[in-house]
Amino acid sequence: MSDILTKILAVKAEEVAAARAARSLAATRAAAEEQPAARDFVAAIRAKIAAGEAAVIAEVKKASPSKGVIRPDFRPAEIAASYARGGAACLSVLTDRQFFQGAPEYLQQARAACNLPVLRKDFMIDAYQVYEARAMGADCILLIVAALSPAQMQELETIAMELGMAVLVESHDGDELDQALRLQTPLIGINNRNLRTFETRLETTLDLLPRIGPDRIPVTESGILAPADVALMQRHRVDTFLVGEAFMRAAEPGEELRRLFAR
Ligand SMILES: O=C(O)c1ccccc1NCC(=O)[C@H](O)[C@H](O)COP(=O)(O)O
Repeated sequence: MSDILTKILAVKAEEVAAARAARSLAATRAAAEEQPAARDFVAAIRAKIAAGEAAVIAEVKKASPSKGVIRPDFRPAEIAASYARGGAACLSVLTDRQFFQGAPEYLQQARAACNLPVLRKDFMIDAYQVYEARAMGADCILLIVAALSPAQMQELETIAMELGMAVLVESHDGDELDQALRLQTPLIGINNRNLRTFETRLETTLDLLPRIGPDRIPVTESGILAPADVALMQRHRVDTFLVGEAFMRAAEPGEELRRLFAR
């Protein structure tokens, strides 16, 4: 039986084909190029780090394959405003419908409710989705090394940069990290969750960290649930965090952000 990442990528290929049939690449590209300028995702992270604070990419996520429904009462605009009050640097909004119960509209609602730059959290496999991301207002895209060839990653990063978007490249082991570091983006994500088995180990970040040079920004992703997890990362000079579940289970996600990252 195939693993969840393989299943997700198969569905993405079907979705892209359907989306292209509904709106051409040329029309989607035009819509992307007509958007007002993207918000500066990297600058928002650097500003937090320069101020001596954790840079938190706060996720807006209703459900996930590993946890099922996490937040039944899901209101993206209210969550985004709460995150902004709580001191988030940026947002990450799931737009995948089938596996995460996300939607492009959720990204638009969240972005309209605050001034924070927003990552489109989805599984990018095709240039079409990069134009689509900018057309829906995204300021950053995610590139998952396990989902892409080196040539595809280069192509999608180039398009994102041409559209003024940032790129978060995500790896899970040393081989993937080597590929991630071939991109230009400073944002080097290390996912503590194995997307094929769901096993989550914070040691993944600590193991790969020494290979990331000072010109890049390591982003620890997944499984940050308690102040002790934050302290562990900060002792190893990891300043940038992508956090979803811990916030989504709290009544007031921004207050939980403040609690988790209180010094
Ligand atoms: O979370 C999952 O179950 C999952 C399954 C397959 C692919 C991706 C998946 N999650 C995406 C993420 O990486 C997380 O949403 C993100 O890093 C936040 O993690 P957490 O703080 O543990 O919610």
